[in-house]
Amino acid sequence: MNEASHAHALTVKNLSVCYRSGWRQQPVTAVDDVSFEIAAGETVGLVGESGSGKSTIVKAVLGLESPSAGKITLNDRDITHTSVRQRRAMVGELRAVFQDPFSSLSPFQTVGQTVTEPLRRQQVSAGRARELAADAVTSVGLHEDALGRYPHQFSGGQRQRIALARALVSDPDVIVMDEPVSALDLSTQAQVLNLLAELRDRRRHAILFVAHDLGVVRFLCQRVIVLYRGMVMESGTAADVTARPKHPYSIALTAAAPVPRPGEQGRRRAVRRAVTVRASAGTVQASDSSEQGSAGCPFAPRCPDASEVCRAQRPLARQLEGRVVACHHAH
Ligand SMILES: Nc1ncnc2c1ncn2[C@@H]1O[C@H](COP(=O)(O)OP(=O)(O)OP(=O)(O)O)[C@@H](O)[C@H]1O
Repeated sequence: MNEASHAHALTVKNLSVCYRSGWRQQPVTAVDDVSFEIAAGETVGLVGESGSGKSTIVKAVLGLESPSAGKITLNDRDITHTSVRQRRAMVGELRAVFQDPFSSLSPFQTVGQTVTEPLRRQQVSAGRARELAADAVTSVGLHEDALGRYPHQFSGGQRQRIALARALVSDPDVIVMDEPVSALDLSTQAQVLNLLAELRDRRRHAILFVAHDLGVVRFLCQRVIVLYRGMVMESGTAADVTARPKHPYSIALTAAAPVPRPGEQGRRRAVRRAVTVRASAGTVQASDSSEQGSAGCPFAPRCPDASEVCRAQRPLARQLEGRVVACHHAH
């Protein structure tokens, strides 16, 4: 980790990313004017349903997609237009863990080779790299013997731990985690989430954590950003946004999370029904360009509270009880 102390390890400012598919003349705005920052030691969740732009933000941070507008800063350094290759070389500053633990590890390399690979780029000596790799695999709950084995000898959960060890070994300032538990079965998810919570408390990484599931975000993240169609609907502390959401979209997302209490479950079911009825009348595909650039709130076609002003004017983000909400009617 860098010696210098930075106010924010990662800053994303007014980021927009457009895709232009071959056959499609109209560009698709996948991310629209998104801003956030993450300080050392902070875990920030990026949540939203499929197509809301989470992966595109991750790709922009990792240099896999070029922003059409905005600025990305890593430890006060502007990396907006730094190439993927250059970003991959920043092993002490920026690392990533992806969803699929099966395709993210080379089947031809031992775990030791995989985990020490970032250190080789830092020209760390072989002896020191072995020590650091042993520390990294034990810190994710694996035995040191794992270093001499191959990925196919491990389960999905163990492979995700190996991927995590590879991200941790160079002690990066920022780790981007794109749905790191989504591909795992429920009990393995719980184990890996507990491990992530332990690492969060023990180390000082700034973590951008992408998830579909608000429950996962509530468990792990200090702050959360709720995205819909590439725009921030609501952001604030994970406790506030998940327990007392203000934006109708966050309310619908929260309503989709299962709860043990039957009364509460009934109330949430009613919220979900209200949103679903409107969804069938409106356009729900984030990629549909017919809605792109429309003046109103992107959630208006599905929103139970939508009125004329919602269809006519895009709501500005405003402060509301300690969080930021982009909704005309939230109170
Ligand atoms: N390569 C691409 N070309 C064109 N459009 C794309 C491309 N990749 C993503 N999109 C569109 O951009 C929007 C955002 O997609 P993105 O994958 O970032 O969402 P997401 O929230 O990560 O979804 P998921 O949870 O399913 O991964 C979607 O409308 C998607 O269809």
